[in-house]
Amino acid sequence: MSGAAAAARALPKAVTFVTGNAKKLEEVRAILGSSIPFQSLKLDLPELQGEPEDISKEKARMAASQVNGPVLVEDTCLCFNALKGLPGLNNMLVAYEDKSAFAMCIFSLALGPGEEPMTFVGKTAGKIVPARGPADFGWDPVFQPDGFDQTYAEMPKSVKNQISHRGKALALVKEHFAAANYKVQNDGSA
Ligand SMILES: O=P(O)(O)OP(=O)(O)OP(=O)(O)OC[C@H]1O[C@@H](n2cnc3c(O)ncnc32)[C@H](O)[C@@H]1O
Ligand SMILES: [Mg+2]
Repeated sequence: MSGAAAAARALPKAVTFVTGNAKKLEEVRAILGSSIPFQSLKLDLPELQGEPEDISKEKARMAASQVNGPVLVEDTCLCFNALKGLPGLNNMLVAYEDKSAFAMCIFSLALGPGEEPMTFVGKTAGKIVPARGPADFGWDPVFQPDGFDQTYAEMPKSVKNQISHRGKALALVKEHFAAANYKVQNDGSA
């Protein structure tokens, strides 16, 4: 850590978190609390192909020009080690002895149109198990993080958020915001 405080960078408005997934939004709200003021918006962005970080950055670029302001976008995948980290369908794994997997979350932050996005990655290792727990969020019932007896779906939300791919990625986002010292200039919309 350097001793010099970063000069405050002015943001024209509060960050827009772009998602159409209500469960994601719920977790992001719980994890960020009041640390980063944001609003959420669902945008129809094209499905992109390529490396996860490139996809995420491109999504942030497109969102920043549509919103005309700072945006945060997120992509999540459940990646199977038996398939060399590729995201895939759970039942494909039946054929493999190696049920290990990792949950990965990539956030990209673009401060505005034409700005190079920054990415923040969080990963949590675990394994794929027969479904246990409430089935209200994606693959939570079939993912059991290493070091826990419960699946994501079975554990209290507060525990999931503390150890999850999303929690880890957002910890980095928070660190960045604290270090960058952004100042929202005209926060009329949030
Ligand atoms: O609008 P966006 O943010 O893109 O939302 P999405 O629902 O398309 O989300 P993703 O493409 O990032 O996620 C792919 C799938 O993974 C699921 N998913 C994402 N995060 C999850 C988590 O923490 N636990 C379980 N399932 C999750 C989600 O429900 C999707 O079906
Ligand atoms: Mg998506």
